[in-house]
Amino acid sequence: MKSIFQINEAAKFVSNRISSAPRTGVILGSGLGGLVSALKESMSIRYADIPHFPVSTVVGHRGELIVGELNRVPVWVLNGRFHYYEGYDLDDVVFPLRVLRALGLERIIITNAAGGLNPSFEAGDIMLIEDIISLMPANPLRGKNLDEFGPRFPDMSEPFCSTWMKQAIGEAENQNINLRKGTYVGLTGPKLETKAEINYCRLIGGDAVGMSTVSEVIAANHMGIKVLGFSVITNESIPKVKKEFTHEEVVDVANKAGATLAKLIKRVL
Ligand SMILES: O=P(O)(O)O[C@@H]1C[C@H](O)[C@@H](CO)O1
Ligand SMILES: Nc1nc2[nH]cnc2c(=O)[nH]1
Repeated sequence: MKSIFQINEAAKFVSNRISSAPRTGVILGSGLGGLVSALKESMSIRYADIPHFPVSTVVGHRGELIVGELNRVPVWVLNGRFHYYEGYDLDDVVFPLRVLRALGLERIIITNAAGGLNPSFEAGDIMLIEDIISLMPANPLRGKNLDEFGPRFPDMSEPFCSTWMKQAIGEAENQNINLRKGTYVGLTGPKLETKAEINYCRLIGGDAVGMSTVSEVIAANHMGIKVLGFSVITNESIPKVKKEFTHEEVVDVANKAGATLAKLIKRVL
């Protein structure tokens, strides 16, 4: 379990290298690193150099913290995230977010690549995440509560900021983006879902399914950080034409759709 001491040590290392303290953050999902090219005046620190930071092991996750400006708004970008299936504990998964909070983070945009459960979704669609269902075996708040960050029993009745969501919907309309909306189901991975599991996820109210995000949303809510979330639908969970899932395709589709998502993110900032 990561301690408050380790969080503060990592935060101190970062603040010694980066003078500004942006209020806004973005977590980039698989293949969504394209947003980085839109950043101005950026500087980066490799995760591997930050004390106690985990290391990204997944293709499409670079493993660097970038500070720059998007649309003249200073932002922290976590270019690469950690997943439970990589072998990390859930408090490792949310460690970067806690470090950013210790540095003053107030709001976060969380993105991911996900499979579409909703039959009306197509590969390349972008979904505004309205709610989550965590099917992870635990959650990042398990263990001694970090009282410095938030309460023992955080409210999760509105995990995403309704004002920010309305703004995203309006911006998508202005940009003629067919923004889908729905619930993201988070599973451990790394295996993909069986047909029965897909039917189950749909039955319990899921529109998209993936292997990340839910623990970050929980930790952000615990810390009182405002959250906005987007999934890039990289594949249909039950493809209309039979084909095998590949992570390369996920990264490829996310890269392409990521350009549209980057435009939307720039506007909602
Ligand atoms: O980090 P995200 O949720 O975008 O990554 C998704 C889920 C798996 O890590 C991977 C499967 O291709 O992409
Ligand atoms: N669990 C899961 N994760 C994904 N990430 C991208 N596509 C998928 C999917 O179909 N299922």
